[in-house]
Amino acid sequence: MYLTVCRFVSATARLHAHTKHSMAYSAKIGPSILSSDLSCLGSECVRMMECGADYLHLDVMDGHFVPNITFGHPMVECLRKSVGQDPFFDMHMMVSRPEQWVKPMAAAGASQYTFHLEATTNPGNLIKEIRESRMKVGLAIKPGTTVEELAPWANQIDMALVMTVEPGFGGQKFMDDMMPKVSWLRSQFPSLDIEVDGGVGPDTIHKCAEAGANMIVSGSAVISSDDPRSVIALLRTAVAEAIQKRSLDR
Ligand SMILES: O=C(CO)[C@@H](O)[C@H](O)COP(=O)(O)O
Ligand SMILES: [Fe+2]
Repeated sequence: MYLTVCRFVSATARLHAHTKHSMAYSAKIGPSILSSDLSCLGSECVRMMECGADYLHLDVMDGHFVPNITFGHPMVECLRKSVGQDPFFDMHMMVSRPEQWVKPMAAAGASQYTFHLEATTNPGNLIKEIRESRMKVGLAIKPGTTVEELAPWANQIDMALVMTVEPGFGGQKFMDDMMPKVSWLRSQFPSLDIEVDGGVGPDTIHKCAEAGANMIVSGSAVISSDDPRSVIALLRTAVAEAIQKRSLDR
């Protein structure tokens, strides 16, 4: 009997270790505050964290890489002071010279620096600079960029962001045809954090979850809801269920 129990415990431990190793990622929901009342960004960030957000997705636009302007590192510094040290800031850098803002963003309190592959000629060096500044590394691709272009960097980054709209504005229509990129990345890099951004909400989350995305940016669907807590919970449940299903299918 003792031996049987021991065998069961060690088999369970092996299964757990295997699952943990091969599926290291988890479901995380990061509201994009672009669609909120920009005059109250601090309280909007606090509100999102209180509603169960896992992290905050902060959209930086320079009016050059994308046809819109938002804010830069001085605002991030103020937000960090207002929300405290805990919330994870995923900086979505929609800017033309991403190298320029690595150090200022790190000093302002950014947690992850997500730059666009299209915006740099030397991704390897930029990844190194971000790491030296003690931030995590995110690498984003616009709808027109293939995953094959991102793939050579995938083992050096913490997160791949597959844009599901043309970057620049919140409230756009989700592009279903980006899902094969997510599925391919999930099949090639089973433990990579994969984020989707643009038009993601209760109507589109299942496609993202089934394709293999685990970090979900949602702007207007969360911010403009009367019940953001429920929307965040729904998005997380959809992703968690898909992760569990994938682990059982293996
Ligand atoms: O980066 C962007 C847009 O460029 C996004 O982060 C959007 O701000 C997300 O908003 P919704 O599409 O979810 O409304
Ligand atoms: Fe974004």
